[in-house]
Amino acid sequence: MSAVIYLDNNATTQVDPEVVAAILPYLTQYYGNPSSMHSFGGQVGKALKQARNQVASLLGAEESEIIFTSCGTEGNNTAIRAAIAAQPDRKHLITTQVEHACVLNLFKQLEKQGYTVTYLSVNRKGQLDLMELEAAITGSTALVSTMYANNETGTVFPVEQAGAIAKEYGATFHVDAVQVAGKLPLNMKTSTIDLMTISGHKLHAPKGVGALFVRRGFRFRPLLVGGHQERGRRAGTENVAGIVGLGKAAELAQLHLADVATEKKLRDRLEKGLLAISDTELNGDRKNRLPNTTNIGFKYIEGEAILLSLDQYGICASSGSACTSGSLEPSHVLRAMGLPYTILHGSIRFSLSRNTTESDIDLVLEVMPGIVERLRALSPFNNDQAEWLQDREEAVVGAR
Ligand SMILES: Cc1ncc(COP(=O)(O)O)c(C=O)c1O
Ligand code: FES
Repeated sequence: MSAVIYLDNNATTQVDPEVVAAILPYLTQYYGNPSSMHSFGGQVGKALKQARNQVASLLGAEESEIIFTSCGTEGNNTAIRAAIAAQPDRKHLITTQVEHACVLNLFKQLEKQGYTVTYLSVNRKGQLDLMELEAAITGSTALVSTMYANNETGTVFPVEQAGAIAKEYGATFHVDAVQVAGKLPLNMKTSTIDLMTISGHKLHAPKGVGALFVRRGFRFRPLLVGGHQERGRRAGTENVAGIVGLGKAAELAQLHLADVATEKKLRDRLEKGLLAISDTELNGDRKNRLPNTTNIGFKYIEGEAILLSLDQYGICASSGSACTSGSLEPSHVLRAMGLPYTILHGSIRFSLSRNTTESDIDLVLEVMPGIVERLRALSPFNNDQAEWLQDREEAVVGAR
């Protein structure tokens, strides 16, 4: 396949060549089991220890507070279930409407099992209202679980303030930081977070490995029971190569945190150029946002059509809407933000990484105006209908 312009890094990232180099020996010569008594396995155990140290350092945590998992989904499932088990008498849980499916679907399941769940809303910019959290939380709340930053819009939530509120009521505070690790500095030493999830493939490590931060002293109950791996907190022979890769990726991410500003400059240039196209809008909170993400609504076109056109130039982006997920519903995140129909269906996320170059951005800016013009000319929402839709939206908003 010819070279791609990869602007879908919130979906997954390219494994860093240094990470690949670190992994390889653990797929070839060092194949021992880290739990074995012999020194052949023991040297593999040392590699796990080093990786734990590297991850702990990225999170500003202690080595003993890191549990390796198989992915972000496992980390979130483990954390939420552990929080419930820690306070079995409390039957109320709080999360937000814009979480990843692996959190939302678990909460839906828990509702069926008798828990009451509050799903906090977001405003038009995708921001949380902490007053809503204050109003919902009670002495029966076992857990407040929120993402650190949204995968679709990049909007960053005020997690430390949310954590302080959770603490006041004795609730556990879990944070899904899958989109944040490697993009913003983290320091668990001074944080209100009890449990925090990260996933390797979002920070240039392979897919299928992640980590869960568990604050020291937290009464943790494992999700996977079996052997004594991860000090009894996550049974199953470790994905040694993946874990070594995550460790190396964490070390590199820490080094690269210093040049996130360069990535942000590229993102801002892309965003400014795209917003210069008529009838476009930024989705999300311009100020409190990940440095690598921009989500733009192109009114009156289907996101799916934009993605297919971009694909012809080898440009990878994504739409949080029906087109990519295979369902017929538009993005639950953009819907929760109350975006109008005309934007909901034509929104595209571009997510950059440290590998993104000026010429990647140049190409997108070169081809996008033509794509939009062509699709708008073909659009079922021709101009009359566009005006009609606009009027209808204004009437609906006015009626709210
Ligand atoms: C915010 C968020 N949470 C959780 C996940 C799930 O992570 P994984 O793919 O490692 O299971 C993702 C990945 O798409 C994500 O963006
Ligand atoms: S953008 Fe494809 S269905 Fe709405």
